[in-house]
Amino acid sequence: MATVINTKLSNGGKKRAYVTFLAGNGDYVKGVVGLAKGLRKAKSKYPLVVAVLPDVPVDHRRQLLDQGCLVKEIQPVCPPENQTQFAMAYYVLNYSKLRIWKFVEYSTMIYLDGDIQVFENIDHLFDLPDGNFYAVKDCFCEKTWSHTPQYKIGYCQQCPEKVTWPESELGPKPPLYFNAGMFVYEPSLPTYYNLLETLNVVPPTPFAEQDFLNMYFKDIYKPIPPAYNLVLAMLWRHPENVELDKAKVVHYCAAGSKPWRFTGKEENMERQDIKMLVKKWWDIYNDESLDYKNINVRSKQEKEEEDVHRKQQTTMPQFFTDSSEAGVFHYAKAPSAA
Ligand SMILES: O=c1ccn([C@@H]2O[C@H](COP(=O)(O)OP(=O)(O)O)[C@@H](O)[C@H]2O)c(=O)[nH]1
Ligand SMILES: OC[C@H]1O[C@H](O[C@@H]2[C@@H](O)[C@H](O)[C@@H](O)[C@H](O)[C@@H]2O)[C@H](O)[C@@H](O)[C@H]1O
Ligand SMILES: [Mn+2]
Repeated sequence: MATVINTKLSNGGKKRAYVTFLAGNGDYVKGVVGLAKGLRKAKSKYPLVVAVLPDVPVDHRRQLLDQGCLVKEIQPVCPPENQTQFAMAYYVLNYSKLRIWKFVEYSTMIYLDGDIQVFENIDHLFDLPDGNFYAVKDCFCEKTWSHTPQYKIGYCQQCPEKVTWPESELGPKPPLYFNAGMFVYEPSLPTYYNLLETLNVVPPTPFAEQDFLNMYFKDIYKPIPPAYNLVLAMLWRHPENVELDKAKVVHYCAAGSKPWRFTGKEENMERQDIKMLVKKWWDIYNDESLDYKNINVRSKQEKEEEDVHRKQQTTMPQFFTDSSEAGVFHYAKAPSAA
C-alpha cells in the first residue's frame, strides 16, 4: 500500500489565497499592483501570492511587498524544443504558471492573470466543492484563433447553435475549453510533478499553457459563469452572453486593452464600454486610500462595518444553487487529477 503523501497542511488547516504570475522587468507589475488594490477594495479576506520569475527586479518585488502581496520566486518552466508558432511569442513564458501547483501550503487557490481586475468580492468561489477545476469558457472568434478548425468554420462554444459542429468531417466536437487567465484549483505535489512530466511528452500548441491545462484537466473542468472572467472580446463577439453590470472579474486580454498601456487606437478600443472599463481599472490603481500602507489606519468602527459587509458577501450567490450552474455542485466528487 503506497504511503499517501499528505500534501495539505500537517495540522489539516485550510489556508486559501489568490495567486498571480509576474515575469520580466516590464510594465505588467502595474497590473499586479492594480490587482492587489482591487482585491482589497472588494474586501477579499485572502492574501495575494505573486509567483515571480527570477528576472523580476528588486524594485518591482518591493512594490508588491509594499502592497501587502506575498512574493514567491519560481523557476521558469520551458516546454520541450518545438517548432510551434505561439499565438503570441511571449506565451512561451506562460508555462511557468505551472509552478503554482507546488504551493501546497494552500488547500485552494484562485489564479488570476496580472491583466485581470476583481471589481466585486469572489471569496465564495473558495467554497466550491473540492476535486474540480473551475474556470470560465473562452471564445474562439478572435483572429488569434485563426489557426483552428473552429475559427475556420465559424464555430464557437459560446453559441454552439449558430454553426453546428460537422462531426462527420471533423470528428467529435471539441470538449469545453476555458480561458486560463482565471481558475480555481487545488495545489498538489503529485499533480505538480505529473503536470511537468506530461508537459515533456505533449507537443506545444499555439495557446501554450492554456491549451495544455485544458487538455490536462478536461475530465474535471467545470464551467463557471462569465461574470467571473469577462474576456473582453465577448463584448463584441457574444454581447448576448454578457451582462456587463454583473461582471465581477474583468480580463483585459483583448489586443490593445491592457489599461497601463492603453492608447485607444487598436480595433474595438474606441468602444465606450472598453473606455469605461479601462477608467475603472485606473480609478483603483490611482486610489491611494487602497494602498496597503494606508489601510491599517482605518478606524475601529470602519473595521466593524467591514466585517458585517464581508459576512454578507460570503454566501454562495443564488444562481449557483438554482440555475444550470447548479450542475457544478451535483456532480459526484471527481477523481483528483493527480
Ligand atoms: O511580459 C509578461 C507577460 C505576461 N505576464 C504574466 O502572464 C500572464 C498571461 O499573459 P497575458 O495576460 O498577457 O495573456 P493574455 O491573457 O492577454 O492572452 C499575464 O497576465 C501576467 O500575469 C507577465 O508577467 N509578464
Ligand atoms: O498563454 C496563453 C494565454 O491564453 C489566454 O489568452 C488568450 C486566449 O484567451 C484567447 O482565447 C483570446 O482570444 C486572447 O485574446 C487571449 O489573449 C489566457 O488569457 C492567458 O492567461 C494565457 O493563458
Ligand atoms: Mn491575461
